[in-house]
Amino acid sequence: MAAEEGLLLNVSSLPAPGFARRRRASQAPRGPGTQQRKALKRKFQWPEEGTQPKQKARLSSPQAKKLATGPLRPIKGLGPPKSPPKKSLTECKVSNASSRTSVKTSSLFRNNPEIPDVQRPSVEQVQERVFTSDSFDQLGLHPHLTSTITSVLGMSCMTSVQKQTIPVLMQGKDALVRSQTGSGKTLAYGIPLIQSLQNMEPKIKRSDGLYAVILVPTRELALQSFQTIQKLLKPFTWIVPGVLMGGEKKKSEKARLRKGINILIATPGRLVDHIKSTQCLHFHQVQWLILDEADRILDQGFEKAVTAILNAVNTNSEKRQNVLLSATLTDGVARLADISLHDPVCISVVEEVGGSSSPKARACLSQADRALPASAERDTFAVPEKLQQNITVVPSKLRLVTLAAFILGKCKFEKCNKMMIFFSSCEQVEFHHTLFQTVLAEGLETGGLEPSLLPPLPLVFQRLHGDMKQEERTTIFQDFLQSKTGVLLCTDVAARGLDLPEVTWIVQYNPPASLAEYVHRIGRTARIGSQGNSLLILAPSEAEYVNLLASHKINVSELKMESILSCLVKDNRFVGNRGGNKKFHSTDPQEVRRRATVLQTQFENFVHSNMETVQQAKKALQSFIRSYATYPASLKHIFHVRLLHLGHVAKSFGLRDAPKNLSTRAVPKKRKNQRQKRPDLLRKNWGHRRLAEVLRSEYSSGLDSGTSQVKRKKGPSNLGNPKPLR
Ligand SMILES: Nc1ncnc2c1ncn2[C@@H]1O[C@H](COP(=O)(O)OP(=O)(O)OP(=O)(O)O)[C@@H](O)[C@H]1O
Repeated sequence: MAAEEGLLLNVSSLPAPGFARRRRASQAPRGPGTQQRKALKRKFQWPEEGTQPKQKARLSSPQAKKLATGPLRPIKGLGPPKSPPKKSLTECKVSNASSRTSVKTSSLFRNNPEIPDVQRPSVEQVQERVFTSDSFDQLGLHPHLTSTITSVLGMSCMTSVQKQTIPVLMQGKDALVRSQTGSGKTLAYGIPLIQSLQNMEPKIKRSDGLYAVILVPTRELALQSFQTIQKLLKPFTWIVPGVLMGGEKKKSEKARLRKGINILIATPGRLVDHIKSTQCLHFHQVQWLILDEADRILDQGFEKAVTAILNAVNTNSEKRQNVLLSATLTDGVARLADISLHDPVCISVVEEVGGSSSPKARACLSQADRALPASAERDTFAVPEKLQQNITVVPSKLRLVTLAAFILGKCKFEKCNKMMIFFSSCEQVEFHHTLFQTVLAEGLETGGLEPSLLPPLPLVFQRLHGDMKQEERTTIFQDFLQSKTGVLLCTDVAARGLDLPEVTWIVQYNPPASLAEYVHRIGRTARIGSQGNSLLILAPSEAEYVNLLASHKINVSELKMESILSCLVKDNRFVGNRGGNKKFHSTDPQEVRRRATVLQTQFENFVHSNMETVQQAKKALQSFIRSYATYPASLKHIFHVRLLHLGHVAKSFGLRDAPKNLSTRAVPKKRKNQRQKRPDLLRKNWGHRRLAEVLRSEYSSGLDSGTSQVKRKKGPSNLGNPKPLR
């Protein structure tokens, strides 16, 4: 309950910014995060602070000059300390040459909490071998299927998970499959599925209806899996695949179902919609039920939909193979395995490493918990060997400029980087997209670099989240899929299963709510044995997260904020009034600070240039705080809304002060009643935790969970507890 109380805290009861400086150590409050609060008391010291004379910085680009003319009055709110702080030596007066208006920006580098020394316990990371030396020839597949795999898909050797899973599924068994991200799980179920369906006598007809149902948690993943199945089916034209993923008119989906689909890839909510309203949809032929990203399907609030689907399928189909797959098998999957798998084989590729246990898939002892790897094994996650994971610790005020500098450093001043940045809400994605697109992407300058060192394409920002129209989502997804560079700002809607080639960097601007999500997010890079990098941005009060990662055998290196910021010295747009021709060393800390301040000023000027952008920033800030309030209780000692310095956080949204009336509630009042009904599969341990997941990922608005819209029909219903299998 203590955690809940924290969520209901009204902003007015929060100490004003600067409280940490004024309070004596002996008065430190008890409760969550006392250590972190202590950390807030210590000032962040930049090397040589105070040695630089006061300077005026003039915005150089016409864009920036235009932005500097925005309203100058700060939004009054909680932010400012009672007595104005002493002028910092790093304060900048940014002048607009035409209007002679000057905007004073508060110091970015003063009054920050100290960045703690991050202790990174070295742990031996769990690793899985990606490839085997075995070819697909030896599986005894239809020759056309083998040649499709080699010639259409261009693959020769099986991956470990394919080598273990395909024979098991070809024997007709159920399976629970865990292997690291990007290890080829789609083909691990896709190949045996097609092998079995093409072999059926009499030959499958389109009009027979469904033979296989594949459930996935997001629309983009549905599309991607559909495309893979389509490729495998090239020689077997009589088998028809189809996808139902929402966002499309139900009428046209119904028409496609009426014409006949043999392999259906669907998101659970949309499928339930059709179970309830599409007469021609029946399951009596269904021989395969595959749940990809099985743990996510539950987490995401689809449990009721999955129950309904299981009931519909169980009632009608007599004999069926069932497969659950994920890179992370969490506790929730135990119950799902219990009700959906029959005498399954457990496949966990991680067992191959070290040779301590048998590389073969093992028979699961029976159902539920016993169908899963042992608890200790579940608590550790395998991440791709060539994935270099980093963290950086950045005070709240400096987050925005640090993220911007990181993007510029990698995507403007280095060649061929493709980056995904994860945020915890749609509003934040929208806000940062507008901001970066305006301030960072426009008016690209060479930064004094040789043309050969410049990226081949201009810096392009795209966005993907659940509040977007499906058409736009699909276009962006396809664009980003095909592009060689670019920056995709997204929510967790893009965290699972998506196979986006050549992504070189994953940035987590907001830390995820669970380690499973951390693993899936970073798993969008370093796929199928390739190289990749990730960066997790933490506040000083969140540095303990590194220990949490270590306790789950996840190893990270630290990148220093100073070194990330130093690339700003290469960018002449942030030179201020010093003139663009002078060469600076990236190691000059004063110059780096000055440039960071100019960049922050440009952000603030853009945000304050009109009411619409101010509102967008406020909305984004509010959604950030709301999602922050929904971290699970087990992480509240690291992520507690009371540890946030709202004035500083507001600055990271380009706001000059924290707005009034910010709510630190996890749920807006209106929505509170909507979460009364408890899901069927996970009655225990659900409530607040699930809500937290849903809020943080903003799936609720974008994905067709369908569960909240499903109205029970009177009379016999399929939505009750699942019936026993077979
Ligand atoms: N045997 C193989 N040889 C070469 N490439 C392969 C092989 N099998 C799969 N791939 C490729 O590896 C990539 C990752 O595959 P896939 O998306 O199925 O991984 P996954 O394990 O499902 O990942 P995630 O856990 O993130 O969903 C795809 O581009 C796929 O085409």
